[in-house]
Formats: sequence, C-alpha cells, structure tokens
Amino acid sequence: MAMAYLAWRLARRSCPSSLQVTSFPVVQLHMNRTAMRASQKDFENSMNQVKLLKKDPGNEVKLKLYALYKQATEGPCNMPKPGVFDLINKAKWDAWNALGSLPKEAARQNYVDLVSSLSPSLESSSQVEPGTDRKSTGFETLVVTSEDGITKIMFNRPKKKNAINTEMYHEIMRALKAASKDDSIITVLTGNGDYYSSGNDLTNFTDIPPGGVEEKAKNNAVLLREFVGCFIDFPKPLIAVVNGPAVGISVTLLGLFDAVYASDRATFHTPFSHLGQSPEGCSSYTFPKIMSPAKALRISKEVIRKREREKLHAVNAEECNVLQGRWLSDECTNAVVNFLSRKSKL
Ligand SMILES: CCCC/C=C/CC(=O)SCCNC(=O)CCNC(=O)[C@H](O)C(C)(C)COP(=O)(O)OP(=O)(O)OC[C@H]1O[C@@H](n2cnc3c(N)ncnc32)[C@H](O)[C@@H]1OP(=O)(O)O
Repeated sequence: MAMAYLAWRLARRSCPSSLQVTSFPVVQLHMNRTAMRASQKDFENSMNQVKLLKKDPGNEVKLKLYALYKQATEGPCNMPKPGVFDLINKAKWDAWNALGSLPKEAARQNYVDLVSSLSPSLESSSQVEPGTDRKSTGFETLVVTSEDGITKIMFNRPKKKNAINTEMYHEIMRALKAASKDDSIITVLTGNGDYYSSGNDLTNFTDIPPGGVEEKAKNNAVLLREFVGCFIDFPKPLIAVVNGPAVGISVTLLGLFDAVYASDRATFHTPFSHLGQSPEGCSSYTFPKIMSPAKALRISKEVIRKREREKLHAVNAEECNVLQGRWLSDECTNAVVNFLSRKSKL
C-alpha cells in the first residue's frame, strides 16, 4: 500500500483500497513467572490503595471492583444466584457473573488498572488548574502531559520503535480513561523518537501461560477487544500526530480517530500478508467506509459515534474472534519466529 497515499487518504478520511489478510503467531517459549509474580504484587498494592481513596467512587465502580476481585481470586462466578429481593447480593452476583470466563490474569490486571484510574495521585492531578503543564508520572511506557486543554499521550519505548507490549496496552487504556475525565478538551497520541509505533510487540506472544498457546491467544483476544473498545468509546476528539513510521495496530486504529496528522516522515504499513493477520482495530469496518470529514467537536462526534458504537463493538468482537484462531496458525508462528530470530543469523 503506497504509504504517502494512505497518509493523505487517512488524513482526508477517504478510504484506501483493500486490506490484506494475514494472521498472528503464538510462539511456544518459556513462561515468564517473574512477570506473573509482579502482577500479583501490583494486585495486592491495588487492594491497599482502594482503602486510601479520598472519595467514594460510587456503587457502579465498587461493584466492578468487587467483581474483578472475585474473578481474579476465585475465577468465574461460583455463587448460587440470590433471590430478586436480596438486592445487594443480587447486584454483586450480577456484576461478578457478567465477567463470564475472563481469565484470572486479565481480571487481576483490570482490577489494577481500575484502581490506578481512581488512585489519589490521579485524582489530585485531575484537580490541576487548566493551563498548567503537568507531566503525569505512574507510567512506564508513556509520557502523559496536559496543558492548555490538550492531554498528550506519547508512546515512550523509542528503543523498541514504540512497539506496544502488554504493559503498554494497559497503560494506554489507563491514560485514555484518565484523559476522558480530566479537564482537557482534546487528546493527542504521538510517538517519541523516530517511529510513531511499530505496532504490536511481537514478543507479546512469547510468555505462554500454563494453559498453553490456546489460553495465550484467548487472553490476547480479550486484551485486544478491551483495548480497541477504549478507542471506540473515547468521548473527546482524539487526534493522532503520526511523527514517523506506523505499523500494524497503530495504523488500523487510526480509523477510530477524529483526525490524523502525518509528518513528512510518516509511513503507514500493515504487514498483514507478511505476518499472516486478519484485520484488527475495527479497520475491516472503518477503512472501507472512511469518507466523512474529520469531526473536531465533541458533540458532533457523539452524534456520529453513538449511531455506530454498537456496530463498532460488534466488529471489534468479530475481529478478535477471528484473530484468536489465526494466531494459532503455522504461517503466523513461522513469521514471528523469523522476526524474533533474524538478528541471530547476522
Ligand atoms: C495483543 C494484541 C495484538 C494486536 C495485533 C496487532 C497487529 C500488529 O500490530 S502486526 C504488526 C507488528 N509489527 C511488526 O511486524 C513490525 C516488526 N518490526 C520491524 O519490522 C522492524 O523492527 C521495523 C521495520 C519496525 C524497524 O526496523 P529497524 O529500523 O531495522 O529497527 P530494528 O528492527 O532494529 O528495531 C529496533 C529494536 O526494536 C525492536 N522492535 C521493533 N519493532 C518491534 C515489534 N513490533 N515487536 C518487538 N520488537 C520490535 C527490534 O527487535 C529491535 O530490538 P533490539 O534487537 O533489541 O534492538
């Protein structure tokens, strides 16, 4: 696909030609137990943070925290369904049961992310006066700043071409959730260094859980669906400043932005035939239909997006289901093994 042409087309919201179809690999290597112990530690820290919250987060959030806590510690809902007049326990049962078969690992991470979005440090930062420069700490893979009504989320793994690893997926979701509630008017995503982003970090598929590659593919499909869902539901004008080459999901998500500005170093690459991947980021829906002009105002975005939100979530779910299967194919596994071992041949 001609990169400059796609940059122009994305910016002009017209639609490029067709998408190539490939799938994604899952490689059988050693499980990273340290990473799992760290997330358990984060989980325990978050449970303590909940007790320090300065204000009541409200029943909806408390029910979500309860449900994620139970899912993370006990797995799928195993309580008998309370009677209709047992309102409190029925509400708790409904919240927990709604998580279905969400893996404990994912529930634990979601619990940590939710508490982080409520944590006192973020709460105090949302009280910062407009117009002051604020660099949000608490992110390992991003630099988040907010000034003059603009919250900027900058991918900050320049040594890895801003490849998006699991931590970065969660941090981008957390930053978007905070940006949706802060005092900014618009949110801008861009990259630090010479790349905007080289897309999914291909080592994401190397820490195989006890359930094997099928569980990994399922966990990644759950992560991808939640990640893309954050972009579908983001309420404010979302702007991409593509400062350099963009690859994979960092390109396919652009169809959910309200405006895309491309520097003269920007290129847009979707290596689907090379990696064997089916579309993600709702691109199977947005790319073929992007014709309307970029909408800068929040209200017009809501008018347009609310008609499509349900459809976009359905497209996201279907893309994730297809990807979950494709990630198990030999062609994808070979493609990523070749990438990850390429330098060892030098
Ligand atoms: C769970 C949700 C899944 C959602 C699925 C999404 C679909 C996708 O996003 S598919 C697209 C995946 N991305 C790629 O295939 C790009 C892979 N990278 C490359 O082809 C090259 O690195 C690139 C052309 C981007 C840059 O090439 P160079 O300029 O030659 O730099 P290097 O290759 O030396 O890269 C420097 C450094 O970064 C590491 N790197 C870069 N991109 C990735 C990546 N996507 N995943 C993992 N690591 C990446 C690269 O390995 C180098 O690391 P070191 O060797 O340690 O220096």
